[in-house]
Amino acid sequence: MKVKVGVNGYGTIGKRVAYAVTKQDDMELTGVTKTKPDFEAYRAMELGIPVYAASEEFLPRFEKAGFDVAGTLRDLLNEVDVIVDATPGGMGAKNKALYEKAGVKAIFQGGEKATTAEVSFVAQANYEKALGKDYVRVVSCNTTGLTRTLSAIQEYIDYVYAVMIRRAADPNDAKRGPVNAITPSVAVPSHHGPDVQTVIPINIETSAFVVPTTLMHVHSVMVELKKPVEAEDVVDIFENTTRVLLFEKENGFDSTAQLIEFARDLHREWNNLYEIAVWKESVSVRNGRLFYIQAVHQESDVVPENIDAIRAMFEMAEKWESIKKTNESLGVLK
Ligand SMILES: NC(=O)C1=CN([C@@H]2O[C@H](COP(=O)(O)OP(=O)(O)OC[C@H]3O[C@@H](n4cnc5c(N)ncnc54)[C@H](O)[C@@H]3O)[C@@H](O)[C@H]2O)C=CC1
Ligand SMILES: O=C(OP(=O)(O)O)[C@H](O)COP(=O)(O)O
Repeated sequence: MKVKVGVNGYGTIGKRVAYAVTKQDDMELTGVTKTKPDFEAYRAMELGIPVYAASEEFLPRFEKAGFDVAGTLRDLLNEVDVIVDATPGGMGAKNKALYEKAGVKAIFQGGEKATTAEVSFVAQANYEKALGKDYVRVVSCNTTGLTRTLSAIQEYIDYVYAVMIRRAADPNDAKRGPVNAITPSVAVPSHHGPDVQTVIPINIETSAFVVPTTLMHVHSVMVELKKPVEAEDVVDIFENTTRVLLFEKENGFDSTAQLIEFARDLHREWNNLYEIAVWKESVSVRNGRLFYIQAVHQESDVVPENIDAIRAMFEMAEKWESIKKTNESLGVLK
């Protein structure tokens, strides 16, 4: 039997998760919600994806445009086993009552507080914690990126300090900025450190800045080591860590621009780079401290996590079986 999946909020994350669901042989995409009949709604219809109005109040918009919706969110909830909530941050917590009432499991995204769900999730770090759960939060793109690499070297960590250089907006977002400034998050720690701690128990502090780019986030990570390790060993560990790839400046990867070009060259859908990109030359150890720099494709790194979360919630596969299945279905390189 295939798990029936609905996606509430067909935006940056929602459309990618919906696509990923269609690539799984143990899941089916029942439908997605839209608030208005814009080009994304028409594209979903072209792809044969049933489109539901996100609530009754939006129905007149669809009626006016002559767009035939399959129903409303309430109808979608009657059809599905699990709903992936990919609505704007903070809205998922409000939607939770609807999901509870309908008796469907729900996955929330990183814009929600940890308390919205029973477990905060990064597949390779804590898949087992989500087994059989009804409410799971896939942590934010940045938190996912930090957790993927830090969980791989967890035994060496005494304390982590990370600086998060965040993209200002996603490529399709013409409203957000800054356009010509660097905006610090003046509250330290930024939410990322505490968020990592909702998945793995490590000492970590983070600070964060927003800069005028849309492509990717970049993290400068510094680790006080608990026990000695060589840079080459850390490179080996990352080379053997799923959903983490090493890139060399030597090979032309000077910036996030070439990383995105790499994803384009792979003909990845939406130039998704599901893997966390670590610059190999940046991995270094000095005076008991490990340094490395990594980049995160904010639009896509959490997509495999949503798929694995579904399998864990329905106890459909054990951890590595699910990760392998998801990786193969999306063309994740390792
Ligand atoms: N964009 C990113 O870089 C990442 C976002 N996230 C998280 O994923 C969640 C979704 O973010 P994005 O996809 O970026 O947002 P988005 O703004 O691209 O998409 C949200 C979608 O929800 C729709 N929507 C608005 N009100 C709605 C309602 N009442 N009911 C149903 N749908 C409604 C919007 O029209 C839009 O299509 C947030 O929690 C965010 O923090 C997580 C990782 C990365
Ligand atoms: O939620 C996200 O996008 P957002 O900035 O559109 O809310 C990304 O996951 C980045 O957010 P973060 O820097 O809070 O981890």
